[in-house]
Amino acid sequence: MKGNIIIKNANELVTCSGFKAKQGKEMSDLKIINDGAVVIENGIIKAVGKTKEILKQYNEKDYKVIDAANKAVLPGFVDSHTHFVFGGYRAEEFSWRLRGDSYMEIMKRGGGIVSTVKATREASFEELFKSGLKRLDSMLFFGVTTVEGKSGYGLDCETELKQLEVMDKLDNTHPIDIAKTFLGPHAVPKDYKGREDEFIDFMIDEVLPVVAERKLAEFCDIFCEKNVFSVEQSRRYLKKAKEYGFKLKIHADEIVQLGGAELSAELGAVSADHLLQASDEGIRQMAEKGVVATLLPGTAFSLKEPYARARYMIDQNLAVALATDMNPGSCHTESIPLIFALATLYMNMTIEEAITALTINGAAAIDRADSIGSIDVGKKGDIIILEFPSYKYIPYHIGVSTVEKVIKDGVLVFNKEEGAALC
Ligand SMILES: O=C(O)CC1=NCN=C1
Ligand SMILES: [Zn+2]
Repeated sequence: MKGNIIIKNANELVTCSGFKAKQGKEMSDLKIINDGAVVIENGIIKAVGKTKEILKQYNEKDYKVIDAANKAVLPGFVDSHTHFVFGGYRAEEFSWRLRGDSYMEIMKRGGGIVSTVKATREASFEELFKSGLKRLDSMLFFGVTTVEGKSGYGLDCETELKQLEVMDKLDNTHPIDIAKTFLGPHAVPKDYKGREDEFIDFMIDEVLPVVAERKLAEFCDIFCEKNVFSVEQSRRYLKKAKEYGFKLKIHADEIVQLGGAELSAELGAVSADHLLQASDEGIRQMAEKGVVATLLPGTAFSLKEPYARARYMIDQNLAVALATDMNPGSCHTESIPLIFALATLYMNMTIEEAITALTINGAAAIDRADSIGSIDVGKKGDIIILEFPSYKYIPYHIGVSTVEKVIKDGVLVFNKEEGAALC
């Protein structure tokens, strides 16, 4: 559904104006219009400017009008890295980690991703769809209007396709738009232990062609990590994915500095993600090639690992995005406020940089900076209105959502004042 809306009298209209990733210093410029107004027609932004000017050209009678006096208005948030479609949970594992077991130790003894694989293979399409809907509603509450979702809990053909098909149906059902990523090589299944190269062969020969032919994903991704997939295996897989026309992402240098960041630059990936251990050289090469660094502080927080060097990356002129990494194991949260709090308090990002990282740079991390991630004429009417007069309240009101209203494609789809999602 596409709507016609005028949002007027915004105390701060935080446009984040731009049509590509913002690197380095550019990340601080939010291009704010005080007493701003936006006109959305048929779901697309038609005009942006001072309320007085806008209302001279557009007649309020022709639109639904939202008065944003004393409120901040921003682009909808883009959560560009999640694994939100999955069966089962790993709460038990979380308690093991609290007593000192590491994420990798648990993975080695058959827990971790592989335990979610079992539950996801057993889950029906309907079960995955229903739990996915609920998680999307929760994301909407936090002001997310576009989310990236990955497969990766099948490690076979049937279940990987099932996850992608569930996301396809969710994309056509829920207001939130979904960018789909095929993450077949997310872990090594038990029956391929010690035969990782053959598993990569299986993914390349048996699964990739089907995902490509059915157009079930825009991106391909791989968990390039010690005891998972090496840089060489990742290179072989991602090169083949590129030949099939997929855009590339890579889980890189999360636990160990393997060189995933360098590989992302070598292959021209859209984004490299995690990067807790990324090398200076890898960061330099990413900045040179314009690869977006998608940082996931919720995962570092949940695993009690050191945070990625966001401050250094931005000072090295990298484009940084932030995302939740919502998944059942290493980071079971869709909380955008938590990500803001961690990014500003523990990663030395400014509030302005964090806003950019969850709007236009999040959009760039899924190659959609031309259509979402900022309040610019011609972009989708995906807008959030805060309960407070300034964007500065987002990290300040720690861990609590400050989002009052969400407009998706020009339609009011969530209104905290009315207590429930309207979708
Ligand atoms: O643990 C999980 O389910 C998700 C994950 N993939 C790579 N790191 C974490
Ligand atoms: Zn991930």
